Order: sequence, then structure tokens, then C-alpha cells
Amino acid sequence: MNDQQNGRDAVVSVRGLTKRYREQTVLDGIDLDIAAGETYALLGPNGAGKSTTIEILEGIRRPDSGEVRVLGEQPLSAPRSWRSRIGVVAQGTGDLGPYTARELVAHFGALYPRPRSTDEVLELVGLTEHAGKRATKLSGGQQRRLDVALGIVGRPELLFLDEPTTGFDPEARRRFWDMLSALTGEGAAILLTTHYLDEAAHLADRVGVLSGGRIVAEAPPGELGGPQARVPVVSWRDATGVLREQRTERPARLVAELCGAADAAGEPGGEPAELEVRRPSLEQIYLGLIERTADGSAADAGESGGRSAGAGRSAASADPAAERAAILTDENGTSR
Ligand SMILES: Nc1ncnc2c1ncn2[C@@H]1O[C@H](COP(=O)(O)OP(=O)(O)OP(=O)(O)O)[C@@H](O)[C@H]1O
Repeated sequence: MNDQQNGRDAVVSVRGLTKRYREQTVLDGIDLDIAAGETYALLGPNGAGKSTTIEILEGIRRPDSGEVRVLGEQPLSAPRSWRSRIGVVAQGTGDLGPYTARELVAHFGALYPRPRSTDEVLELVGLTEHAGKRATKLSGGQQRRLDVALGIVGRPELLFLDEPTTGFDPEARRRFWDMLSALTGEGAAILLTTHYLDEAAHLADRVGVLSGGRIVAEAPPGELGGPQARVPVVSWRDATGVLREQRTERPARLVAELCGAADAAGEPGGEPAELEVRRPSLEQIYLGLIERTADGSAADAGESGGRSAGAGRSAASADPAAERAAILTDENGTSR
């Protein structure tokens, strides 16, 4: 693919992709672009079609319709050399036989034209100490690290990571995130699926939310759902003991008003009890988007979500997802 996107080559370009399994339409016309060096996180509930999308892009599953280009080729008819330019960490660990971690990394590395050294890969994934163990004797999290090692040993230009950190301890996850930053620093693009929203927020340049067969929202993690989704919430317990919440774009002003009133009423400390200001997290915003989709009202849910989800559906005037996401009441701050 020679398309240029903002000066960067598109490594993935998908238009109108559909996939059905018997009666079930899993992908209902999705569009997706990923640029060189970009990390894109595909989010969505269990069964949304994330793995199906990745498998189609890898060329191991046939789409029903739509255009798919990966590194300039149609995956199903791509030449052998194309496969050596992609790396895959699938969801399940395959049978790795009686071999040690080191043997497996060395063996897989030999299949690529310009592999990383075995020691470098083992170090990158934190398996150096366990390199002499048989893969089957590694712990679940260590086996997952080995999967990642086999995915990156070929120095891929595009890396598919399907829930890569499931089973990782927190330290291993952090280390894995650092490793991915190093890979993207070398220019690799990454398509990641994860159910960990903090992982998506940390790693992704953009996230896409797949739900109901469509990408219902797509944006950088800090912009998902649009500005309305991020309006802060001030909560406090009023003088009668009722917990109140108010969504406001001017939290400082509301806090000042509440403190003035509390001070005048002689509240201890001159502020209302349990005073808190918070912004909806990515997880809350994501859950709001998913909830809307479940309601069948997901069209145009995000900044660019209408791109593939809009056909035949009405555009929302405001963004109710944001309100759901924040678990809010209304501007008047009624109780929970
Ligand atoms: N080979 C298959 N034959 C029939 N149905 C399938 C097949 N593979 C997947 N499906 C169905 O397609 C839907 C999407 O599955 P997929 O594995 O792509 O979802 P996912 O978003 O990756 O889910 P998860 O988060 O649980 O991994 C599911 O309902 C699944 O049961």
C-alpha cells in the first residue's frame, strides 16, 4: 500500500469488511486504517469480533465482503515474504512440544530474514532466567511471554496482539508495555485487543470500539466519546446527609459555591462532607458506549464513530453515552 496518511504509510486499510458465521453477522461493514508506527487498540465485549478481525487481517480467515489491505497486500493472496513482515500473538497458546523457551525462540527466529537475536528477545520479554525450561513447564504468564517472544522475534513491521497480557502479573505488564514502546519506536505498527482499559489508555495512539458488528467509536484514548464524555462530576454529601452529584464544566466554581455555603452553615472544615471532583475514566466512557450499542442506539457515538456506524441510523444530538458513563443524574445534581 502506498497510501499516505499524514505523511505515514498505511499498513492496514480496511473498507466495508463483513463476516458472517452461519446466521450470525459478526462484522457488519467495518472500516479501519492503521498507519506505520501507530498502536491501535481494538476494544469490544466478548464475542464482538475482535479476533475475527485480526484473523482476517492475518489471512487465516476469509471475509464475506469488503476490501482488506495489509502491508499493501490482500492477506489471502499475499506472497510468502509478506508473512515474514507480520508478527502474531494469538489468543491461545499452541502446542509447543518438548522444547525449551530458548530453542523455540531460536527456531522461530530462523524462519525470518532478519530476526532479533534469541538473547535479545528473551531479555525483552523477561524470560532470560527461564530460557532453559521446557515451554510446557513455564507458568501461564511465562508461557504468554513466550507467545509474545515468538511474535516479535522476526522484527515485524506489523504486530497483531490478541489479548497479549492475560495472565501477566502487574510488573510483567509494565515491562511488556515498555517493550512495546521500544518496538513502535523502531517503526512497527501494532494492532492490539485487550479487555484492560488502562492498557489501551497507556499504549494506544487510537482506540476503536467494536460493538454490534460496527466500530461505534474511534479516537485517541483521551478523546473517546467526545468532549461531553469527559465533563467532570462533583459529588458531596449535603447537610441532610443525601449524597449529591453534579456534572459541570466548571467544577472549581461549583466547589467554591459549595464551600461558601458549607462555611456559612458552620460545616466542620468549611466544606461539604465527602467532597470529590472526578472525570469519567476511559472504562466508564467505554462502558457507556457499549451500553448504548446494546440499546441499539450506537450510531455516531464517538468523535469519528459515525464513520462506519451511521448508515440508516439517526445521529444523536448530544452524547447520552457520556451521561451513562458518568453514572450521572442531571445538571441540578439530584441524588444517586
Ligand atoms: N469459527 C467460528 N464459527 C462460528 N462462530 C464463530 C467462529 N469463530 C468465532 N465465532 C463467533 O463469532 C463471534 C465473534 O468471535 P470473536 O472471537 O471474533 O470475538 P472477540 O471479540 O475476539 O471475543 P473475546 O473478547 O471473547 O475474545 C462470537 O459470537 C463467536 O462465537
